[in-house]
Amino acid sequence: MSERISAAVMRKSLGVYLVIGSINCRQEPLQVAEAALAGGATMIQFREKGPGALTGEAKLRLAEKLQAACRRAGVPFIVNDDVELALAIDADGIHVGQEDESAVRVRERIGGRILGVSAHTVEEARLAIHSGADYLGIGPVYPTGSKADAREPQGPGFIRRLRECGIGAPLVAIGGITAARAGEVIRAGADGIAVISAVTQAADVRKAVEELHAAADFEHE
Ligand SMILES: Cc1ncc(COP(=O)(O)OP(=O)(O)O)c(N)n1
Ligand SMILES: Cc1ncsc1CCOP(=O)(O)O
Ligand SMILES: [Mg+2]
Repeated sequence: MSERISAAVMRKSLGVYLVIGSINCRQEPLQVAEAALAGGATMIQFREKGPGALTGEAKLRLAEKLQAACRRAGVPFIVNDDVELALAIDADGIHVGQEDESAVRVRERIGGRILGVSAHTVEEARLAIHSGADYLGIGPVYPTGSKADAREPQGPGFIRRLRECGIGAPLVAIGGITAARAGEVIRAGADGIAVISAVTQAADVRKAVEELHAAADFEHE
């Protein structure tokens, strides 16, 4: 079983983290992923859920295509929610939320693979880290149209609060993040930005990722 990712490498991988599923895309998901990788996406999560989402063989086939693109680019490929799928294709990691299989159980099942856990309170963040999370997904920070059951947006102030409360773990902000908002979430203490629509709905996907990088301004952190 491989070793756990270091916090330093994890932080770098969170930079511009694309979350993608077939129902979010205006073009073929593989084309979107490849353009995003060309623009510098640092990690990709396969999140195939919602009305009309692929299931079974079709879901597996798309996962394998996206994973192959990530491998070519040397970028980690993460599966959302579906631990069986992540194990079946030997994904680099899995992301689970508070309503999914428990982080403790997922950590037991995935060995040293990357484990991302969503947290909405300081307590959830502490418990996630204690349970073996490699990074925290914090959001929605801003209103989002990409998640039907999203909670109330918490604003970048919540990221600042997590840091003030001593949460030092790698942390990615998600929900309504655009190039105009990327800088403020990084300044609030996030290590990276996770996006769906800012990239999957862009007319020029590669340029959209490049603009997110420029706006986040990681070099100055
Ligand atoms: C990076 C990242 N952060 C948070 C989430 C949300 O996970 P969850 O709360 O389990 O909701 P779903 O995405 O499963 O609908 C995420 N997927 N990625
Ligand atoms: C999966 C998820 N979790 C919290 S908000 C969100 C959706 C983010 O999508 P967008 O970047 O389009 O707001
Ligand atoms: Mg989930």
